[in-house]
Amino acid sequence: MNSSANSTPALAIENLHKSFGKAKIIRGVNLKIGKGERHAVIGPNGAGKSTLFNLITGRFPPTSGKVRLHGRDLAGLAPFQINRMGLSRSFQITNIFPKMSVFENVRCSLLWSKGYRYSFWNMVSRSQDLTDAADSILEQINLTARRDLPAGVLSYAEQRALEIGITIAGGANVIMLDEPTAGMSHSETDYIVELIRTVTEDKTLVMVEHDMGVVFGLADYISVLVYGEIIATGRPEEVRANPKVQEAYLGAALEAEH
Ligand SMILES: Nc1ncnc2c1ncn2[C@@H]1O[C@H](COP(=O)(O)OP(=O)(O)OP(=O)(O)O)[C@@H](O)[C@H]1O
Repeated sequence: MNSSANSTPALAIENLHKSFGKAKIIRGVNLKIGKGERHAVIGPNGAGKSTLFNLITGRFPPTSGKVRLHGRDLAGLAPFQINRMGLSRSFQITNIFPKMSVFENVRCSLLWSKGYRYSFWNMVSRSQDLTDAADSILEQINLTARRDLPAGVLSYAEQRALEIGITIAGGANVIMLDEPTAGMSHSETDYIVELIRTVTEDKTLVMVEHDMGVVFGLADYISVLVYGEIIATGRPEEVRANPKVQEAYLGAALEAEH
């Protein structure tokens, strides 16, 4: 889906800057991501990809510039408020509760996304709706057979799948995944890519990813971030053919794949 086809993009980033002390890390990023689009942000190590994620999700305030979610300015909102507006993210590091069961991990994130407090836990633990919703997520991420195991005993790929389940559990329509296939074998990567494709159907996906096979297989659009600036945005084939991108990043990144 072309972002320009939508009047209000899912995400709009306007002249965004972020400095840490004197270091200018994000240097004037402009980006529109249309509803239903799968958009990958690629670029060399240290380019500012995670920082950009942290600015979008409200973890860091920008030095200047704006982020809009479905047209609404996110300035001053806390990450949990942005989350409740329909934006959910995963982290580079697996972010699950290893001693809780797989099912409870998902149910807990459902509770959180609905704004219940932990003191409500016992009261709502019997809620059939919540149980059904958690079971439906487990089905989507193929972990029904692992439902009652402690999450810590799952394989690495299963833990990343669970984390994706936790990310989508609240029903967010903008999903942000930070390196979802990092550290995976080829077959685990294929498995997670298919899972991401399924669970983000009809949602907007923004992902940071180093594996070019994943990026070119999954993304409708790609933006290349180099030294805090987006040097190209476009369809995968346009980005691949762009000489500036080849020079700055992609030539080396594609070579590294072989
Ligand atoms: N909280 C912070 N304080 C100071 N500097 C930071 C902070 N967060 C990130 N940086 C710096 O910003 C630069 C960009 O880091 P960032 O993690 O955003 O890059 P990246 O593109 O995600 O890299 P990678 O692909 O290796 O994950 C780095 O030089 C990093 O040291």
